[in-house]
Amino acid sequence: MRTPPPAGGPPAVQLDQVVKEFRSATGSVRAVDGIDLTIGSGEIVAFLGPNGAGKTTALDMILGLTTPTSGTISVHGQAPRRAVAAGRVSAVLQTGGLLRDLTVAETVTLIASTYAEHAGIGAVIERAGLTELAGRKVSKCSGGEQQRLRFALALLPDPDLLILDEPTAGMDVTARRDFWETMRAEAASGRTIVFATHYLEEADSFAQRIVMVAGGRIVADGATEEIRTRATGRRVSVTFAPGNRAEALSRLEALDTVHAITPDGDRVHLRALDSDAVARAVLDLGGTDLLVTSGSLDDAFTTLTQGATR
Ligand SMILES: Nc1ncnc2c1ncn2[C@@H]1O[C@H](COP(=O)(O)OP(=O)(O)OP(=O)(O)O)[C@@H](O)[C@H]1O
Repeated sequence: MRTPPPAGGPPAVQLDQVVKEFRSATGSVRAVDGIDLTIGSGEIVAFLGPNGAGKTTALDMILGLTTPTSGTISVHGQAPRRAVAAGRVSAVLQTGGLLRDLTVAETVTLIASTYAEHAGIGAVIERAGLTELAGRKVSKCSGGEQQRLRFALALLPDPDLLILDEPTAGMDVTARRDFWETMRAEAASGRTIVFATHYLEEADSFAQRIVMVAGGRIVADGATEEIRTRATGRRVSVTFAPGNRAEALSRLEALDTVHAITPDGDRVHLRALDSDAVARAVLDLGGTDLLVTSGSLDDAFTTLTQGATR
């Protein structure tokens, strides 16, 4: 079992007022537009956002692949490039970096030789679920298997922080599930994991925290459940007997916290920010079979990213 960084040390990732502008002949693009973010050691954080939101640019800056136009970034208290050089952070990026004629084991051995110290080659291959494919040429590996190989390479320096940019792009459902199983084990050993994804369900089932990005800005940041609730409110469903239904509906309409009422046969569905207040009101009004749920992450995503265009 690896030793996680000591508690009370600097955060795994810290961004202060980070801006990244790309200039081209046709003008300039603010890919990242003033991001403040702190990620603690051992957190599993999803960067979720539509195409062009600025996710890759932000991750590239955390990895020291590009520098901010303004603002500062530190990784475990160090400048990103120093943290990468010290093996404290590594990445699984979307593309590139593999030589097609080498086998899986040869690739891991070659990259291991570039580190002064590295994790065991066999152990890394096993953790990435590649033991049976160790002798296979990279050119014969599927897209998902190549992603696993990139993941094995990322584990070589035994990093405290793993950055994954859409790591399961191109994988089928089974490969994706297997990949996240492996990542769960890595997270359980105390690594911080930050990943970018378009898949809401991936963020939902794997991340403890979602940082929703749109138009280069953070539009929401919190526990998955909290974001869902903040963006969509709670859904309250209740049954009213026909005799008191009309009266109940008009009383509920008068409540400030209720922002939508949809009658549906015997049931009434309400959307509200303060579901406790609504629950008390509907029970006072003789409602039965009360059900309180939060909206879907899909709804939250749409609500939060709408209008946040560059
Ligand atoms: N090197 C570059 N030169 C010019 N513009 C760039 C460059 N890299 C990114 N951009 C622009 O910056 C914005 C953010 O891009 P980025 O790749 O960070 O978004 P993303 O959220 O990762 O998107 P996707 O989900 O499609 O990968 C986009 O408008 C993109 O066109």
